[in-house]
Amino acid sequence: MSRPAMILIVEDDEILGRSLLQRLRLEGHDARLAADAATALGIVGRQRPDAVMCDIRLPDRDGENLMREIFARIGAVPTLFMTAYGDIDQAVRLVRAGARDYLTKPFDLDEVVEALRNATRPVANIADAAGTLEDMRGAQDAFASFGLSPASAAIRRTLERVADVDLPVLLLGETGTGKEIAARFLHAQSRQREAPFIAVNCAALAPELVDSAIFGHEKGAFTGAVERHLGFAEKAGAGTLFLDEIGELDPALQAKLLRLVQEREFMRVGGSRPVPFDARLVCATHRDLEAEIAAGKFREDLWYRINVVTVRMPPLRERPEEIAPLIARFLAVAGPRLRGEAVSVSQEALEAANAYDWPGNVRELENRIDRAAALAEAPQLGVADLFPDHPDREAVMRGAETGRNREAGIGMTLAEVRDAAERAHIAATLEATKGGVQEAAARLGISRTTLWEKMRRHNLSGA
Ligand SMILES: Nc1ncnc2c1ncn2[C@@H]1O[C@H](COP(=O)(O)OP(=O)(O)OP(=O)(O)O)[C@@H](O)[C@H]1O
Repeated sequence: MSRPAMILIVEDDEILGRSLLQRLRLEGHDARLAADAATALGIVGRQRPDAVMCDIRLPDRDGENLMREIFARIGAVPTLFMTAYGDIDQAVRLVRAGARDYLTKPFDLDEVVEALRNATRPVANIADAAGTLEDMRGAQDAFASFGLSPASAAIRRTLERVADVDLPVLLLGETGTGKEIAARFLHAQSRQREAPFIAVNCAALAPELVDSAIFGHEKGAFTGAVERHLGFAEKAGAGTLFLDEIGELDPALQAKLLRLVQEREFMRVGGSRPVPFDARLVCATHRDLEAEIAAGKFREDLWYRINVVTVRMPPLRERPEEIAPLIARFLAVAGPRLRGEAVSVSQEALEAANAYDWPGNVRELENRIDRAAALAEAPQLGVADLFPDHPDREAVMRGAETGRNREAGIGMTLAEVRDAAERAHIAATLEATKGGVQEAAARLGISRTTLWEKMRRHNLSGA
């Protein structure tokens, strides 16, 4: 089982020490504070820290001296210095002596968290620290490829920051972009990681069963309810309840969910007493909920309640840097599992994959790799193995381009192509509705506010 990283803070400034302690604990670390070198050495004698954050000037000795003493006792530990003086010579000497990095006071706590993350990243010459940190990362493994592009690195940081904040999280994004992976990551980062993670796909449940599945029922609540049944909301305990495809819930269930979020309690079907809800709620949808609200299909008050921390998972085509590492990751599993040997992709297949549109996102990529690994004649996958539905690389490229915009001029950036297509489509719709914004918004499947914004941006006018 993974354990939180133990971070030893050695700082004699009480206010700074306490705020660091609080922040690092919020980040899920097991942080300890020592106000002087003697206390720090006492702590190190009882438990090996995974990283040390140390002030340079301490009441009983200097930080460099303390670091050497710690290294002599327990071996090298990633160490970050905090210096009030910004003395670059001293900092360089510390780094030469084995410190991982230094921060100049005053610093932002976000900067500390980031520096600590870098400092604790395993490197070859500190195998011990790497070992314990690898344990810590075990839970994040499924998410390992998240963070390879700037877009998903930013998402990862947001999820890490809000992991222990007691607010609902809403994950938006096309199908297969990794919303469930993100929800699991959030759970694995939180202090409740040992509590259950319960994922419910609202679209996959028969409508008449959703209520009882999520909220449970009492014995005799309906024909066939022979005993009390606990729903997912109760099974989640103090962990995470992940409701996928939230846009599919009918109005009565939306009302029940509103109560769950607002009052932190709910009723079992046929129950007369409210049951407390202790879990963290994470919702996901591929729908444009604002358009659903405009169309009267989704409650606006529920939207405000769940739309507190909102994370949009970008489609795979917006983070092409991740395609090659994801392929490598899926191949490493699929090769041995599906054909008992290592499998690779040809350069041409990789280029085709990079050019392709991936409408089904990461799930489609994973499926294509699995199918190709299982069926290909040779262990090196070619374009035809990955894209049997597209006879050659040019066809994949053409397919990708058609999917984006047939009219697109070569040489335009993707953003320009999308923008031009969006403008043309909105203009055509407005023409069809004779400038009627409300009707155009309904036809376009977006809210009126969103349409107004887009019209302003594209310099279009309504009736
Ligand atoms: N960054 C990633 N690294 C590895 N695998 C990923 C990543 N993102 C997604 N996947 C894989 O892609 C598939 C789809 O991911 P996931 O179920 O999280 O997407 P989703 O957005 O919740 O999809 P849906 O909206 O259809 O429920 C899963 O098999 C998941 O393991």
